[in-house]
Amino acid sequence: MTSRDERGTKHNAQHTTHNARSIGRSDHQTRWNGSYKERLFTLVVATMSKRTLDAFFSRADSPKRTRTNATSSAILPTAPVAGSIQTTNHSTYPWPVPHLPGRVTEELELQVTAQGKEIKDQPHLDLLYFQPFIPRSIERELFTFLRSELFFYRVKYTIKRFGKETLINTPRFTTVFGIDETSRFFNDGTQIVEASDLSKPVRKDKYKCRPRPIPECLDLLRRVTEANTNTKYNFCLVNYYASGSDSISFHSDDERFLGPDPAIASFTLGAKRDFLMKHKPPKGQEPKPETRDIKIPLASGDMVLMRGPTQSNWLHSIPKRKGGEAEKGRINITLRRAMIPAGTENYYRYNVGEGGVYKWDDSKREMLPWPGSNVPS
Ligand SMILES: O=C(O)CCC(=O)C(=O)O
Ligand SMILES: [Fe+2]
Repeated sequence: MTSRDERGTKHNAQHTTHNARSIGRSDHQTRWNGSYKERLFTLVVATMSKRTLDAFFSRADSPKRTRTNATSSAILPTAPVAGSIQTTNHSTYPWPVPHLPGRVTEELELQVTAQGKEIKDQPHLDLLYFQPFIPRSIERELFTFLRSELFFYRVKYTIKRFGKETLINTPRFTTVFGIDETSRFFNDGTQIVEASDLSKPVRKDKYKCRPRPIPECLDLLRRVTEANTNTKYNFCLVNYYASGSDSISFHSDDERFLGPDPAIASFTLGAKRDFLMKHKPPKGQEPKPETRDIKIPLASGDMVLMRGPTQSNWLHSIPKRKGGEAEKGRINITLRRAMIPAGTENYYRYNVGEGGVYKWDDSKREMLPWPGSNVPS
């Protein structure tokens, strides 16, 4: 499917292989040998950037820093400037995005041996549920940080439904970072080059959209998740459900540009919301397998890894809810791996779009249009 907010979802997508390597399946319970300390050390090293590695081994209480407009590399964070907070910046960003607070970074970097619970008790279902993945000691701070520091969009687009142009108002805030497997950000993110030849900048017309590098604060989560799930991710999509009226309708992330049997890691921060799953209706003459609908009340810090045949056979949604906890706002982060440029175009079209930017206003406690950006009234 192309969008996750059209009422009718497409259930019969045929998968093809785009000369892609198949997405690695995690064998979570069995892949570690050696002592706990050894594997922790190996994982910590595998997960950390050089800067954080240096910081890890020479950690000292640093003086409280004040925000500056320091611009650091979009790809390789530079050494901290005394008295400043490091940020990731890029020409596509409305403002620089700070790196995570030290305490949050430290806790996340240690979160490399999280154990998930397998849920495979129904046909075509393969979930790994981490309850939580993001430690309880930092989930609140991470939620508050991301809500305050990221830029969000409220995307509108039209689709043809029953031959008629219909306007879709995405019922949540969204933002996205990343680029598909055929390209890489290079030179502090200032250039996009061919993955097959890093000395070759991509043709000007390779992308209609303007891909954005993943800011360091989300890239750390990506690296830690890669180490835990034995899977590569190149995209980070973020949803913000401001209240119980925000939602995502039943869909599956089964687009061809993700390749067959994609693994998608999906994080919850903030308000608890129900995550619903149901088996897709059978195609043609196929018998409907006996399945039960699923309801998982996802709490702050939880992560669900959906993998294997799950996307081609099951739909998932976050339904609207009246009042209660949902009013506190929920962030969802999904990590995925797009194989071809069509994935990049799709993700920017439906998660950034053409409209204006929104930023969290801490005194008004809501997302407000960012002055100067063209948010339609
Ligand atoms: O918010 C969630 O938990 C689900 C989000 C989702 O399914 C998506 O972005 O594709
Ligand atoms: Fe989804």
